[in-house]
Amino acid sequence: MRPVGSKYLLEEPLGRGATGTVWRARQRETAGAEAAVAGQPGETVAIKVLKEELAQDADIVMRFLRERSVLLRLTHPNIVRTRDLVVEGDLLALVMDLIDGPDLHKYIRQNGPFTPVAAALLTAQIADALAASHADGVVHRDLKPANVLLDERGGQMKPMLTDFGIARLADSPGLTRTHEFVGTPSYVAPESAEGRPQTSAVDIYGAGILLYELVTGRPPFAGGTALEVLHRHLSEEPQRPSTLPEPLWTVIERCLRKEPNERPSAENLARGLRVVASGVGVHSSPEQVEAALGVGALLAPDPSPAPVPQTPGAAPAGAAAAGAMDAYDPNAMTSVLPPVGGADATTVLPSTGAPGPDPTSVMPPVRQPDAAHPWQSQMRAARDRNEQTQMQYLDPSEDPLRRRPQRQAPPPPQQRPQQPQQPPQYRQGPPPQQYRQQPQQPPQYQQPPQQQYAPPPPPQHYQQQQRQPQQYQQPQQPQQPQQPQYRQPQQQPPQAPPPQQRPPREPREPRRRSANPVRIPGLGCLKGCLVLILLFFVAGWLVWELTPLQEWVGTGKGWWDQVGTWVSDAYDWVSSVGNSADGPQS
Ligand SMILES: Nc1ncnc2c1ncn2[C@@H]1O[C@H](COP(=O)(O)OP(=O)(O)OP(=O)(O)O)[C@@H](O)[C@H]1O
Repeated sequence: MRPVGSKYLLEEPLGRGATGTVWRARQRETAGAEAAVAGQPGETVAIKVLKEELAQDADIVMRFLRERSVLLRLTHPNIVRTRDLVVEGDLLALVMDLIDGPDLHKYIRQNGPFTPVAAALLTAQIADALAASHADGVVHRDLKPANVLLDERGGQMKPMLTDFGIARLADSPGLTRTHEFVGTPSYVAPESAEGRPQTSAVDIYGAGILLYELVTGRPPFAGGTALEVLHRHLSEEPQRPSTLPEPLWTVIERCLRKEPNERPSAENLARGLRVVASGVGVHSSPEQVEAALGVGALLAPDPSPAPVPQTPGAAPAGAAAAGAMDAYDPNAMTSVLPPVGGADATTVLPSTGAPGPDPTSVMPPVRQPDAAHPWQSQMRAARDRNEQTQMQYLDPSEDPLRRRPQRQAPPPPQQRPQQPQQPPQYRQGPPPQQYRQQPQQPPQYQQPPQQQYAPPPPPQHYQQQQRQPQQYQQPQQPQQPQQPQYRQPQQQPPQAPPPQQRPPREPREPRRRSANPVRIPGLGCLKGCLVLILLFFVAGWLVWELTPLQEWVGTGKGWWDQVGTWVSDAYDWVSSVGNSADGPQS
């Protein structure tokens, strides 16, 4: 068991993502005042240890510290709470509440798609979480099933949104240093794919993709390559699956609008989804059915969507540090926990009111320009575990850092991936098994929600935050559906046969280095010469045996005899030349 700081002990890995490994861990002692949740000795927590390469990137470390206050104050019943941030030498770690349950990606793969009612209620809670974070000015930007954990306590499933802040770390200028496009193509909003300014509407687009995947088992835009998928996000309209109730499709279609301003706010999305869930169940009343059919009127766009801060201009490490200190919030101070075996905690940032230490003293070594970029190894790891994260080659001619080698240059306004290096690894939907809390029934969306999905108690009021550009209101819970009346056919056609599953890719063998790393100059040339001589020899033999050359030369000898004769003639000639050269001297 490995200690993390003085307060936590890693016990076993829970999973590995592109940015790090999540561990089940135990609290050794109560965390200090710098943690949002002090915790108790013996309590279990989840700790995401960011990859070492990330921890060695000065930009990312500073961003991590700056995001601290945002992450720690983000609390909502459907958001995995960040309890503490640990910065210790080359280690960056997020301490979170431990969620007992799988993530949605795994869940869909193992259990098949959800019924429309269950999917709507589940996504409504995710929309609640988004509404709360958007009201606080925080955009998730990486919404996908793998980032939704299912808390299965008490026989209910509560979706918990996680990985807030990780996408924000990815804004680091350090990540624009290589010619790579990094992202998850299946869930990326058109404006993100194009490099246009992003707002909280990107999360609504992600919620639309997620909802589509929940009910069909696969995202709406797939393709052979990441580039194809991105292109589809930009140019193709999603197609309504025949089994999808019309009101649910209305919601999905509005979320997937190419124009961000036409997508509903998270709050309206949550409300609309609850109305839909009430109106498409087998017990829905005529009024509920009517309300569900009119859901479009509820999906008003967000008049003031939360903007995603533009990626800061790539700046020298020193300038980045200075910038970080400019933005430093003394109340959001992070302490460096003592190194393993060390005695005293060292403060990274200045304590409130005290003069700050030189920021460069806390900077980890800046990555050498020719060293492997952190994302290269992360993307390799993601590919090895057959994840959806993609790496895309970016044409050097489109790399703004090449055109503007100064790191003060702003980030590229458009980073279009040019040449796909490998096909994306999309998980095809599994065979449409029934949602596991359901009895064996045909896959009809009219199942009463209480049989398929146990909605959690109404979410508590979102905690008042320090800055609240928007007011987030408590979502209304829908009335229980009572009567099955819905325009969709009662007997639905059987679901389309599941698309062929790709065989899981075997992890690649690590590249082996040559057993003899010593390079011999000229060895390649020598080999070439020997091969050439061999070729001449074989060609000569063929000509000698297969053509009348043997008779023309008149010897009648075989090839080997003739070669022996030529060699001895040559030897005699060389000897005679040598003797005549030696003669005058002797
Ligand atoms: N708070 C938590 N409690 C319990 N398990 C968790 C928690 N956070 C993550 N996990 C588990 O750890 C695994 C890895 O999580 P991680 O966030 O690194 O994966 P990911 O979302 O696939 O990666 P990434 O977003 O970096 O591409 C997940 O599959 C999830 O099941």
